[in-house]
Amino acid sequence: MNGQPLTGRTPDATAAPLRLGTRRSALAMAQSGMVAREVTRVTGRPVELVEITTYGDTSREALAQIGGTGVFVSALRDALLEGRIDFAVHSLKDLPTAEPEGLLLAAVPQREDSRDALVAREGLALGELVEKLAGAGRPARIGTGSPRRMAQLNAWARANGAQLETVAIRGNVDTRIGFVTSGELDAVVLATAGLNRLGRSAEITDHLDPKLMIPAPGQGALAVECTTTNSGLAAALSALDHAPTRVAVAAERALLAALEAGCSAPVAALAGWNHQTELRLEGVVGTPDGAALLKMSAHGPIVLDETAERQAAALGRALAARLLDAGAAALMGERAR
Ligand SMILES: NCc1[nH]cc(CCC(=O)O)c1CC(=O)O
Repeated sequence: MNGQPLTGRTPDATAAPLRLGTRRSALAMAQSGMVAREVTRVTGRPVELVEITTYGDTSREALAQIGGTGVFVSALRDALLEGRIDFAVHSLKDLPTAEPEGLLLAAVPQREDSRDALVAREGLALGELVEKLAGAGRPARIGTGSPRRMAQLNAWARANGAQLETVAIRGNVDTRIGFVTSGELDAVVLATAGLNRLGRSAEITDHLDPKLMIPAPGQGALAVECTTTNSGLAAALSALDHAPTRVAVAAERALLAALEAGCSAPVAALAGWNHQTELRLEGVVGTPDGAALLKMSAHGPIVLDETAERQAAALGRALAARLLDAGAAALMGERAR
C-alpha cells in the first residue's frame, strides 16, 4: 500500500519536477496548489511552485494606473516565454482576451461556482441587509472595486426602491472582508469561487443570483497556460481540460473582446449549457451608477467538436453586435481597454 489514489499515477520522484509559476497571493497559491496536485495525479510528475512577483503585487498605485489585472498575468507570461517556468495558472477572468504569440491555453478545468457572493454583517442576505438598514434610516454601504458589480447592484436597488450605496474598495480578500469585520462597510461583494478555493465559503452570507448579478466573463474558471513549443507538456495538461467550460468561456470572452472592453469594464457575461447541446449566453453592459443597464441574451446549438470554441465565439460576437447596436459603446464611456 503506497497511499496513492487508485485513479492516480504514482508521482515519479526521479522525473524532474515541472515548474509551476505562481503569484504569492493566498488565492493564487491556493489555485496553483490545486492544479499542481491534479497535474501530478494525471501525469505522475512532481510539480514545484515557483513564486513570481508582479508589478501589480508591488504597487497598488501602479495597478490602478496601468489599468487592470493584466499586469498580474504578464509577469507569469514573461516567465513562461523566458523558460523560467513550465506552466502557469491564471484566474480566467483576469486573462486578457488576446493569446500572445508562443503561448497556449493548454487547459480550462471545470468551472467552480461562477456567482458573486455577498459577505455582509450579521450573516445577512442582500435583501435583509437593505431592509434592516432602511429601518435604521440609512442606505446599506456595500464595497466593491468592480464597475460591473456596482452597475448591477445599483440597477437592482433602483428597480426595487432599495437604498444602497456602492463604495469603491481595493485589496486582497482579507483586506476586503476586513472592511465588514471592522464595521466600516455593511457588506462586500467577492467571487464565490475565490472564497471557496480559499476555504472561506463559511463567510459568504448570500449568493447573488445571475438574475441580479451576472458575473465577469470567465469568472470561476482557471486557465492553464504553457508555451507552444512544449507540445509534450501541452498534451499532458490537456487531461485537465473540461470542454463544456472551455467552450462556455469562449463565448463570454468573445463577447468581451468584441466590445473592446477589458477586465475592469462594466461588462458581465455568463454562458450556460442546456443538455450540452445548446449554449445560452447572457450579456450586460451598464453604467456604474446603475442608471442604464443593457441586458441581452442569445442562444444557439453547439456541437462539442473541435470547432466548438469557434461556434461559441460566433455566438459571443453576435450578442456583442446587438449590444453595440443598442448603444453599449456609449455606456462603456470611452471604451477603455
Ligand atoms: N479580480 C480579482 C480576482 N480574480 C479572480 C478572482 C476570483 C476567482 C475567480 O473568479 O475565478 C478574483 C477575486 C474576486 O473577484 O473576488
